[in-house]
Amino acid sequence: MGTPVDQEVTAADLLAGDLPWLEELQGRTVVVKFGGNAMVDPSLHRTFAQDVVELWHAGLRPVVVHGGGPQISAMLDRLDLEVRFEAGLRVTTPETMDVVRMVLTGQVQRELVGAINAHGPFAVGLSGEDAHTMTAVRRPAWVDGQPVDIGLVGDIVSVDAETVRALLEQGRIPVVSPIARGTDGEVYNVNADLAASALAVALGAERLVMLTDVEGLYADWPHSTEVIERLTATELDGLLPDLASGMLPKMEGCLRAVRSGVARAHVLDGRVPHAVLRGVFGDRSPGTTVVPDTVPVGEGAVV
Ligand SMILES: Nc1ncnc2c1ncn2[C@@H]1O[C@H](COP(=O)(O)OP(=O)(O)O)[C@@H](O)[C@H]1O
Ligand SMILES: CC(=O)N[C@@H](CCC(=O)OP(=O)(O)O)C(=O)O
Repeated sequence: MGTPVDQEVTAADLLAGDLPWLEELQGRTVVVKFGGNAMVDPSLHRTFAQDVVELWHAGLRPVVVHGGGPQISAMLDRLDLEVRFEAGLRVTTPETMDVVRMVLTGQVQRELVGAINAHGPFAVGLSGEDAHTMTAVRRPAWVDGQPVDIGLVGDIVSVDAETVRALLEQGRIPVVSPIARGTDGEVYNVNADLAASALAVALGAERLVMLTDVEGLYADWPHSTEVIERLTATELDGLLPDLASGMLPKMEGCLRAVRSGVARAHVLDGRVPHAVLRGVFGDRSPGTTVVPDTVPVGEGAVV
């Protein structure tokens, strides 16, 4: 599917007749993960940035965690370095790590900060390494039941959200790169979906929004593109073992988030202009919504 025709949508349009939502979300934190495959089109950068600023103007506290997998791979290709993934994670040698750091914090993060700041002095970029925001340990990986060495890939073990909170208190929009300091002092490459989920939990966020390059979680991918609209944590847990690489960390991140206090996690098609506003406002988000097993009364509770 190509990128649909751009349509100007504002929070006000999406809020028409929907004011209880706005009240409920006032002052609440929303973590938005902008993924590499959904961010290759520059016009989507612009509408993404507009949406994030609209959320801010509507009284929410948006935090962006960005990916950049395709951009890292393109740079590795240019440098004649190997691009290899195992179990959905990039095999990260020390040389690869230099490129990951350079592309994520030096290029992708800067572009997003610039796009948001076209609207005012909102965005401040930081890396998960900064002020011990994200701490990781080396992540083990298995392929066909055998352990494989994927190098400097981290699993986040703790998040110190104080710096991000301080920025939010100052009225800024933090833009965070998924890189962590290791407990062993190394620097680790972290999957951006899992980084967004860990930060959403640490911030006590109301929502986690994952933008990707498909309409949501397909029930029987690659055979069908029927989107699963809503899942409870337990239902998702049951599906995880059958998910293929790209969706696995995303859905694992959604599961961890809703099991640790985030009220809803959404997986949305980031190729649709203004996907963020469409996902956050209104009573029915497009894409896939994951909810905790017990949902507060009045939210169409399941289980
Ligand atoms: N069940 C599924 N439903 C939808 N997409 C799936 C599924 N399983 C695997 N995928 C793949 O996952 C991809 C999204 O993951 P990924 O490429 O890592 O996205 P991003 O760059 O947005 O993080 C889709 O483009 C699709 O190819
Ligand atoms: C360990 C690992 O795989 N890290 C990812 C980090 C970027 C990322 O997750 O970007 P997307 O969201 O665009 O895929 C990588 O090196 O590609």
